[in-house]
Amino acid sequence: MASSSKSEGKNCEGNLKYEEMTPLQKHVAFFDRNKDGLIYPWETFQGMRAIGAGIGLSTVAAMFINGALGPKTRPGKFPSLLFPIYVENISRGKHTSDSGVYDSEGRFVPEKFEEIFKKYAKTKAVALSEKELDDMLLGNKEPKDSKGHFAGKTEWKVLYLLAKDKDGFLSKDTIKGVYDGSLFTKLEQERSSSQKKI
Ligand code: HEM
Ligand SMILES: [Ca+2]
Repeated sequence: MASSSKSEGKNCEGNLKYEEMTPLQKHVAFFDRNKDGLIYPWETFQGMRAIGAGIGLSTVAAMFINGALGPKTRPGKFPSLLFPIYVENISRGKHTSDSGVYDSEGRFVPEKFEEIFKKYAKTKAVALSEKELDDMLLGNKEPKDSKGHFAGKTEWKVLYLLAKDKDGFLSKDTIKGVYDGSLFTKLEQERSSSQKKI
């Protein structure tokens, strides 16, 4: 049935309902600390701190992520000096040389997710070593695309830093949690019980 109103799927404040978000919207919703549909740089910072990143990394991440994705996701013609990221439009923030696990609308593509492990998980079937991660990043690199490659590399390297296991592997479950958005909440809960910061 066709959607009857523009506000359908949104809560009373005009934001998306969590259950109706795409997986990519869920990936970023964690950083929308006050759940108003916008991620301001200080929320990116707070979200990064909450999952164990230090002050330096969290500051740089907030500057780069909001600097890049704020303007791309903002509706209308006028820029905002506060660089909010619009959760609703986050699929506009997709870059090149990615894994393709999120499609152009931010939906999860299971075949692409499985392909990562079929192609690159050589030591263990359900996890990636740092070397295997590097092989994947090179494999995803499109010709003459250092910008997209850099963006992808940063995402995966930060993920590795924050979420590798004690043997230096990124498990399939951890990576699944990146795509469905559950990993960040899990890391926050683990951190709040141990209070360890990198
Ligand atoms: C520690 C925090 C974060 C980590 C470790 C992380 C990691 C990742 C990873 C591994 C991917 C998958 C890339 C691929 O499929 O090749 C991804 C995708 C993405 N992330 Fe994050 N992310 C983080 C925070 C954020 C934040 C704060 C935003 C924006 C508010 C964001 C926006 C995106 C977008 C737009 C994509 C899709 C990229 C694409 O498929 O082209 N991420 N992220
Ligand atoms: Ca917010």
